[in-house]
Amino acid sequence: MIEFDHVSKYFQGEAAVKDLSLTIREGEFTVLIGTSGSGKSTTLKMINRLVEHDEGRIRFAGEEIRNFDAKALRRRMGYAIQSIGLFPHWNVAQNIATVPQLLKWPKARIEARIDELLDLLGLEAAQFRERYPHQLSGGQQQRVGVARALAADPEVLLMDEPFGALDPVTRAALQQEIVRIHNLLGRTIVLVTHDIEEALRLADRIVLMDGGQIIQQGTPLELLTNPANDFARDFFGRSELGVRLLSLRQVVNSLRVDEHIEGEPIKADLSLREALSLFVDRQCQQLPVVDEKGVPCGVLHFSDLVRGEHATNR
Ligand SMILES: Nc1ncnc2c1ncn2[C@@H]1O[C@H](COP(=O)(O)OP(=O)(O)OP(=O)(O)O)[C@@H](O)[C@H]1O
Repeated sequence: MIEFDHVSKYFQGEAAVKDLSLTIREGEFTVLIGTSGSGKSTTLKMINRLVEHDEGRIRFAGEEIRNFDAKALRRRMGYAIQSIGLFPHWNVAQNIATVPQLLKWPKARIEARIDELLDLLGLEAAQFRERYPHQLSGGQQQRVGVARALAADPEVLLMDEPFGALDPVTRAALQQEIVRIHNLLGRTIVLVTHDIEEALRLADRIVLMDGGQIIQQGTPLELLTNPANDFARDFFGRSELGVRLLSLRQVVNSLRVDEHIEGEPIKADLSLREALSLFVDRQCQQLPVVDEKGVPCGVLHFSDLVRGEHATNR
């Protein structure tokens, strides 16, 4: 869907991105992560030509992006950034309608789309449509920013630290929301973050960058279990590796299905990391587990969790 072929970008003679080759597949959730100044945002902005590349080729749907009209290209790609960039003198509905209006959608279709998106992002349309950005919390503003990026149903969603500067609870809620949207709409998403947990939670594919280059790319599990070098190993943190791996596995994979115990059950689709917190909270050794319909489906043992962790650390 998007291919970087030996791409470089220079600012005042310094390479911000060096000889970068990367393929982003259709429908994939790709997360760019790395040290500060490693070239993540520059890479993202080259995709919608907010920054023009100096060397190499970038193709979108098989075509070099320079051959597109930059504005037309941007309308095919939603863009959401940390600072939100909502227009302060426009209300929520007007903000969301920006691109559909540029595309000259009929009014009724725009109005319906605004309601649909507010609903998708968990904002009551009647309550929020007419509000101005200063009448919204930071988390609500970020939601409207994401709704605006999705408005014209773009083929690609580009997000630069879209959940930055949010409290952990709102951040987690928005992360869940974007995963839901990704699963629902199957859109290609490229997201830049500093946050390792966020990358592990969201990515189909993680691209680890340093000094304008890709150090390693792969699934979260590949990067955690097979770091390409010391930088990758250090970046994801040796000491917490076991705990991080737990966040990638679900309770359902570690169940003893033939057992049954009484007690307040946990859901089978929780991550093992969330289950670990529950063991600690409840100070217990075993937890009953139910499936998505609430039917008991087995027991999770703390010892299995720890054993699994040791096994993966070897
Ligand atoms: N418009 C610009 N003019 C000059 N230098 C720039 C410009 N944009 C980026 N750079 C430089 O290019 C390098 C890569 O910047 P970029 O913003 O892509 O990094 P990043 O990985 O996104 O960093 P951060 O995580 O801190 O946002 C940095 O050294 C930065 O100072």
